[in-house]
Amino acid sequence: MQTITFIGNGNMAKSIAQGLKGKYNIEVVGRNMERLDAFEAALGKKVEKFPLDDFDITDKTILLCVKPGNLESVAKQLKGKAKLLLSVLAGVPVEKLKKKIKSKAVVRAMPNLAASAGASMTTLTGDAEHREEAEVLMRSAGSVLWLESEKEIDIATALAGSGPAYLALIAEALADGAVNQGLKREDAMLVMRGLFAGFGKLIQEMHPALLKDSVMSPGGTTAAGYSTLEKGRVRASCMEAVEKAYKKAVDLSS
Ligand SMILES: NC(=O)C1=CN([C@@H]2O[C@H](COP(=O)(O)OP(=O)(O)OC[C@H]3O[C@@H](n4cnc5c(N)ncnc54)[C@H](OP(=O)(O)O)[C@@H]3O)[C@@H](O)[C@H]2O)C=CC1
Ligand SMILES: O=C(O)[C@@H]1CCC=N1
Repeated sequence: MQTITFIGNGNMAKSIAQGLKGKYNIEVVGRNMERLDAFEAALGKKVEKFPLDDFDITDKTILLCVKPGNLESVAKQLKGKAKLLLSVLAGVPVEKLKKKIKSKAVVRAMPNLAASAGASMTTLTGDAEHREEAEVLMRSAGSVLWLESEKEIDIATALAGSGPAYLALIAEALADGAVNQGLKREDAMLVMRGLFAGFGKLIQEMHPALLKDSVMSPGGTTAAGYSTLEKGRVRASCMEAVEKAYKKAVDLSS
């Protein structure tokens, strides 16, 4: 079994490791032993744990899962030259990663939190010779799409990387709306979760506009709710959210 070395033990490392654990040996590198133990406990599987300081990455396949702002200090603590560096850092370009961490090849990956459920939408770009290897690896955590440029992965970051947080806002707000009208909280949560489960399937097969047309009766309940969302500029806000998130990814590149 191939070994994957996680550097960082936070939310994204844990989520991706959940998907990978049956197919790869996992080792994890971090600055705090208690948090490395918590990573292992969350995974429910024995993993090799190493302190970050002076860690040798020679010939390893690295999955870098720290925050963009930590790249500099983390890189200084590593020695050797990796076989493949896969980075999930939002906005940080291949060129910068190559300058900071020695590796024969670099691929950027942008997963999302659904990796923990094996349902990430992960975009990838970088050294094309490692495309297949990176796709196979990240497919263990969900769907993958190789993109031809770093601009595109920064845009996809704003859509699918950040997307679970946008949808969580909508999910919570809709459930709150139902509670506001008198539905019990636990019932509102169950109904909201059922809604998202069914919608997740439908949207795979239907264009969003046709889906909406199929629900909305003339002068009916959906039309009443939908026009309120339009008045609240939800459509424009979603487009602006993607624009701002993309621009933030570009900011993180320097
Ligand atoms: N969360 C998400 O949904 C997504 C995140 N990403 C990307 O994943 C990366 C990690 O994010 P996420 O997992 O959410 O963040 P977390 O805060 O959960 O984890 C960050 C990790 O970095 C470590 N770390 C922080 N500072 C330092 C430092 N100075 N030196 C060494 N290690 C450090 C932390 O160690 P310790 O535990 O010891 O504090 C922790 O293991 C980011 O680059 C983000 O862009 C990409 C897609 C989605
Ligand atoms: O918010 C962030 O910066 C990261 C990148 C994508 C999702 N979370």
